[in-house]
Amino acid sequence: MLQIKNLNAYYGESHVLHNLSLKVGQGQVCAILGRNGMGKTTTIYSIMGMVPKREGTIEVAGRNMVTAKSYHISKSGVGLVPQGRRIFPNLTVKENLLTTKTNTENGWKHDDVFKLFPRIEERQHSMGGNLSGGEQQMLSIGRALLTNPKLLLLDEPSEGLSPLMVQEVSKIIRQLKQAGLTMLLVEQNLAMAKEIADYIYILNKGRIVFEGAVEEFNGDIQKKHLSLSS
Ligand SMILES: Nc1ncnc2c1ncn2[C@@H]1O[C@H](COP(=O)(O)OP(=O)(O)OP(=O)(O)O)[C@@H](O)[C@H]1O
Repeated sequence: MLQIKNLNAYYGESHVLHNLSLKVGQGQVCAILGRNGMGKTTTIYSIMGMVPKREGTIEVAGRNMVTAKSYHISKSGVGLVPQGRRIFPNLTVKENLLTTKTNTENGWKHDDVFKLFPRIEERQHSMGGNLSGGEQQMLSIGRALLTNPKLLLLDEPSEGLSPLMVQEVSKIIRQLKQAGLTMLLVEQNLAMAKEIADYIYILNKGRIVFEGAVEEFNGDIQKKHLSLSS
């Protein structure tokens, strides 16, 4: 579904991603782990066409999108649940969902989002800014699903959530996985990533320093690449 080869990404003069290659197979969930500032969000933004300069290949379902505009990338079936959720605080929950036009007959509808998140249905007339972090995350995931993604990118969905809410969001993501959705997940919450992902990539200073099936990930790898002192 997604195949990235030798991706280099730049913000102006700053070269952030270095020959990054990764792939996510159909129905697979891959996680990108790494300490702060290592390039995880830049990877997600590059796939979405939101980094000013990108070189290499980013194939989505066989089409190279490395120079495509975000709008076309989204239309080709890539959905984004952004870091920080980006809910419109002054719109109601329902209005937040209505900002995303559902574009196919058979795809996700607003009612399907309410079925997946009964809590969001209950709060549909509340202002986005009045929702808890967990509710905002559900709304953000729901909004992305309305674009009918073939590939869903999730940037730190657990960020700032209580442990109970992390469990709830994790359960929803696992449900989506069971339903066959292909996902690329950026996470700092290792337990959550291990619970959800089939395959793990670790980024360090814009380079992949480890990749392997989740079963191959162990304490030594964690200590080497993810602990603060490494
Ligand atoms: N808009 C930008 N302009 C210039 N440099 C940027 C920009 N966004 C990120 N960077 C730099 O790119 C590098 C990678 O940042 P990125 O946000 O991708 O890391 P990250 O792994 O997602 O970190 P975090 O976990 O803190 O979100 C950092 O050195 C950061 O300072």
